[in-house]
Amino acid sequence: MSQDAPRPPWHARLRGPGAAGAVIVTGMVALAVAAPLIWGGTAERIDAAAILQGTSPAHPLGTDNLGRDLLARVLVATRLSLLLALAATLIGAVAGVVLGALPSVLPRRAARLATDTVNALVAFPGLLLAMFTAVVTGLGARGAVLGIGAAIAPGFARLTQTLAARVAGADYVAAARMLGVSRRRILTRHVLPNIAEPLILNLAQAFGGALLGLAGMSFLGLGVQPPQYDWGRLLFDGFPRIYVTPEVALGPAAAIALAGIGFNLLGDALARAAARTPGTGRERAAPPVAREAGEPDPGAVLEVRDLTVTFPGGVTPVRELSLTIAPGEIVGLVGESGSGKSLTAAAIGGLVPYPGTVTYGALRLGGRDVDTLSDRELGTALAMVFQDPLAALNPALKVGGQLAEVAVVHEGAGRAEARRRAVDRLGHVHLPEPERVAARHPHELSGGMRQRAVIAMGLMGTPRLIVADEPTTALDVTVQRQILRLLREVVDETGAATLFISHDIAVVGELCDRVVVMYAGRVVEELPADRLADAAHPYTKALIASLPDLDTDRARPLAGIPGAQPAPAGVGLGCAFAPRCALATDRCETERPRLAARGGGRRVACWEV
Ligand SMILES: Nc1ncnc2c1ncn2[C@@H]1O[C@H](COP(=O)(O)OP(=O)(O)OP(=O)(O)O)[C@@H](O)[C@H]1O
Repeated sequence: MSQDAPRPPWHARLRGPGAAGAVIVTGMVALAVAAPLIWGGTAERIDAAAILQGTSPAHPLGTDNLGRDLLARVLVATRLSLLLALAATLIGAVAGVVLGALPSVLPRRAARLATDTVNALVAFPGLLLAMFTAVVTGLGARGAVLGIGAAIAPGFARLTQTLAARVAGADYVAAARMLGVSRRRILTRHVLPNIAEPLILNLAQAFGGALLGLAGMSFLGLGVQPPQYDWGRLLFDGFPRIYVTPEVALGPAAAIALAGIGFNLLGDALARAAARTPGTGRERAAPPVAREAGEPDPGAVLEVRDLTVTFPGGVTPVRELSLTIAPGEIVGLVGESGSGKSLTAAAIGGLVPYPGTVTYGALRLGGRDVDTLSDRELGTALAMVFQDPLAALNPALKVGGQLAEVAVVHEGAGRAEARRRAVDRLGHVHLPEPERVAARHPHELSGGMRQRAVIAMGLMGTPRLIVADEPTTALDVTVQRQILRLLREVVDETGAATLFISHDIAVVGELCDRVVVMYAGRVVEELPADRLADAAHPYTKALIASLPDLDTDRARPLAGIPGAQPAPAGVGLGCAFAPRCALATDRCETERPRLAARGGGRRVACWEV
């Protein structure tokens, strides 16, 4: 599996303007620390003999109305200017992140209100918002800081919303949702740590903006009041003399401009260097709707009847699908790409992406309608294993911590006990040195080790159903076989019912007890895996025929199935396979065959066989 190359350290990524920004910022910080200690006395010394002077060797930037040296005052003001900007930035960032994160934890209506509020605030001019807040909260440094914080917050809120929405679609967040982890915990443990980097980088840019904003407020007389002084206040005091002794205003103006440029350059460079943040795939899941009651099947762990998944525009990728899985049984769901296998799995786990809708006659786990199961019950009873184990694990957390979370969330286990169990489960899936694996991050493990870790995560609860969606597709052949063996072992041990999704009928035939063949959203054949040679449906036969065997002439192209599967919106009235079927008759074109029992546990939907 390919992995991202390790990133160079920060300092190596800062070149040109970014490096200049870093130098300016470092200088400013050093000045903020040292200047009041070195020039504090000079800045406060009143000299009646040197009132309102211009440039002179003793006072390069002149003096103020009490004869105090303005160069010393500009240098000393660095500390207050930076501290106020820091306070405003932190207030704005914290308020913004909280506001931006709210839609992820609030119920749907309240979340919409929070989003609308952010949208309205972002559209409001920042300086007006700052001045309004400053006037309401009182003139002075405090009011100015709150005002600038208020002006910064909407930008952070919007950034948080955008980043959180992207991470919310990741497989590991879907997996956490499946495990019944609360929305608040998903936010703090899975979403925020993974969006922290761009948020922190944005702080540097926001800081530059806050510095300029505060200087502007002080310059307008809304900010720092005497005897305190920041650069904005010095500019305010020097401005009336700009035509007589311009240096008294230019000194603080230059300091403001230099600091603003420095922080913005640095923030810009850091943000660009970090722009390689990986994206994510899935969208937020919509809750299943329009559910009806049906007859229970007490023996089955999973019972699905007439499951249909629809997207707007008449797109129906899964159509009236029914299947049952008994305890300890592995059922393989097989079909070409786009036949609806993954959406079937997603519908069972309540993970169909918005705006998809799910309807069914029955969807029962352990004899109970999934609708009546709490998130926690569903989380412990159902383990999902995804195709890409790297996407299924939170990159910011250590493997052991992620596994332990399951025990903490579901059983209220203590940290130490949860960790012990996590190490135990990692050993259970034959990971060597499980303690060391537990202490590693997902990117430090190989693809096969990660998939074992994901299976171990499923074993932290007591899974009654395992849904494995192409769990070996991303792995090389040797590792594939190991993972398949492990799955069989886990099923034999736990007695969990397993839905194994694959496009590879050979793998399915080897691992599974029963095979369900899907075509264009429907089941076309179902049969015991050891009777694959007796498959009746022309599509199943074609799938088997397209497999290479020992006698296959490797120099010739594979016996592929001619034609293409119809798109989910383009399935007609008749048999969807008819256009590709050598046996098709007029009846196949106009009338859809229903699944009919053929004895020996076989069901086939075909008029001609
Ligand atoms: N969010 C969506 N909106 C609209 N159509 C979708 C969406 N997700 C999937 N589909 C459609 O549903 C069909 C079935 O998708 P699904 O992912 O279930 O197929 P699959 O059999 O698992 O294929 P693969 O092996 O490639 O994953 C596809 O044709 C796809 O275009």
